[in-house]
Amino acid sequence: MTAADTPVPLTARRSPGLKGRVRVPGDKSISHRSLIFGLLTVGETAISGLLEGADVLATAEACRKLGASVTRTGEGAWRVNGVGVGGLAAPASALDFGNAGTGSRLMMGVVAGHGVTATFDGDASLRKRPMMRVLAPLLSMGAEIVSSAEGGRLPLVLKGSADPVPITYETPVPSAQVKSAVLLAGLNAPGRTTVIEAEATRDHTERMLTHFGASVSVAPHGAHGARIVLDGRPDLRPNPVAVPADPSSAAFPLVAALITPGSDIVIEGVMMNPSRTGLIATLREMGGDIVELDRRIEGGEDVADLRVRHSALVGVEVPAARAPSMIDEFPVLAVAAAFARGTTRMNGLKELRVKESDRLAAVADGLRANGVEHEVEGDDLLVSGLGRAPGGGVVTTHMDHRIAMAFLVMGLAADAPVGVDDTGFIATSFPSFVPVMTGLGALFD
Ligand SMILES: O=C(O)C1=C[C@@H](OP(=O)(O)O)[C@@H](O)[C@H](O)C1
Ligand SMILES: C=C(OP(=O)(O)O)C(=O)O
Repeated sequence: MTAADTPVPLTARRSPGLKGRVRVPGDKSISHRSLIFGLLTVGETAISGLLEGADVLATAEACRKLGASVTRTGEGAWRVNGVGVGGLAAPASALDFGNAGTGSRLMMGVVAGHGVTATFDGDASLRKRPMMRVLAPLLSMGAEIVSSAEGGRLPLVLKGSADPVPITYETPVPSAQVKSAVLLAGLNAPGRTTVIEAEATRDHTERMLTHFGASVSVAPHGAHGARIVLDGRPDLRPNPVAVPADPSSAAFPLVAALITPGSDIVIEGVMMNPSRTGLIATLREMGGDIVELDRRIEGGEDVADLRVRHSALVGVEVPAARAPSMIDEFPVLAVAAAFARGTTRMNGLKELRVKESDRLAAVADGLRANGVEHEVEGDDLLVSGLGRAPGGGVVTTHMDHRIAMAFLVMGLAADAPVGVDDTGFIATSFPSFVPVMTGLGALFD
C-alpha cells in the first residue's frame, strides 16, 4: 500500500526569483494531537486549521474506530466528540496509520493505557520503522504485545491495560513520539507518570495536556533536557484548538527563497515554538535574511510572518544539541548547504536513519546524483557548498515526503533540472506543496 498507487515523478527547474505571500498548512504534530486529545475528552473539541494530510487523516480514522465521532465542517475545521480518558472502545478493524510514525506511536500510548486490543498497521515504510522504543515503556506500564512482525514492528496487535502502572521513564533516544506515548498511557494511570529526557524534544503534548486541563509540570533536566510529570486520570475539558502553520512545511518555501536569486517572499503565521525553530536559527547563522514580522500568539503558540529574501549563505557547524529542534529539516538544510560557500557540518543525525526512509542515506544519494560534494562521517553529514549546485539528477524518494520536497527545492536554483521519482508521499504532510510553490513562481514539469 502506498500514498499514491503509481509513482508520480516531477522535475523542478531553475526559476525566476520567488515572490508573494503564502500560508503553509497546519502543523502536523499539533494536528495529530488535537484529534487524539479530542478522542480522550468527553464533549466537543473544535479544531481549526487542521492539516488535512494523509498522515493526520489516518489518525482521524483511528479516533473514529476507538469510539470518537469525528466530522469535517469546513476547510481545516473539524469537530471531535470524544469518549474521555478510560472510555476507549475496542476497534472492530485494524488501525491503519499509512506512512505516519507520529500517529501510530502516539496511539500505541493511548491503547496501552486502556483495556482494549488493537491491530496497528501501516505502509511499507512504516512497517520498517522501530516500534520497540515506544513499546518497551508501554510494556512496563502493563500493555502486552499479542503478536508483531520481527522486532516489534508493524503489523502489531497490542493489548492495553485498563489499569496502567504509572512509571518514571528516562528516554534512551531523543524522541517526542516516545515521550508522548508514555504520557498518553499515563493519562489513565492512577498516579504520577514521569518522563525524563536528556535532550528536550518538541513539547506539543505537554502544552496540549495543560490546554485540556490536565496537571502537568515541566522542569529543566541537565544541560539540554526536561523532566515532565503528569498526574493521571484527569477529567479532560474540551477546549478549541487553532493549529498554527507548520514550521517543518514552511522550511521548503523558506529555503527555496534563500537559494533562488531575486526572491522576496512572506510566509504567514509560522509557528515559532522554540522546540521547532532550529532550522531558522541555523539559516540565520549561515547569513539567511529571515525577518520576523508581526510576532504574536495564535492558538497558544508564538507565530510570526517570515519575510525571506535571497541571501549569500556560508557554511556553518550545526551542534548535535540542536538536532531535536530541527529533526525533520535536515534534508532541506542539506540543500541550503549546497548553495552556501564553505562546509556545513551537521552533527548528531543518528535519528535520521529511522524516519520514513534512512534520510542520511537518501540525502547523501540525492546530493551525489546532483553533483554536490559531501561526506557522511558516522552520524554527521558534511556538505561542501560551492554557492551553486550542478543538479541534473533524478532522486529516489523512498516513500519519504521530505526527501521529495527538499530535492524539488534544489531544482529551483540548480544549474540543471532536478527530478524526483515520486511526489505521491508529499500528500502526507503538505498536500498543497506544488500549488503553493508554483504560486510563488516555482517551475515544475
Ligand atoms: O512528536 C511528533 O509529532 C514528531 C516527532 C519527531 O519524531 P521522533 O519522536 O521520532 O523524533 C518528528 O520527526 C516527527 O515528524 C513528529
Ligand atoms: C518523521 C516524520 O514524520 P513521522 O515520524 O510522523 O512519520 C516527518 O514528518 O518528517
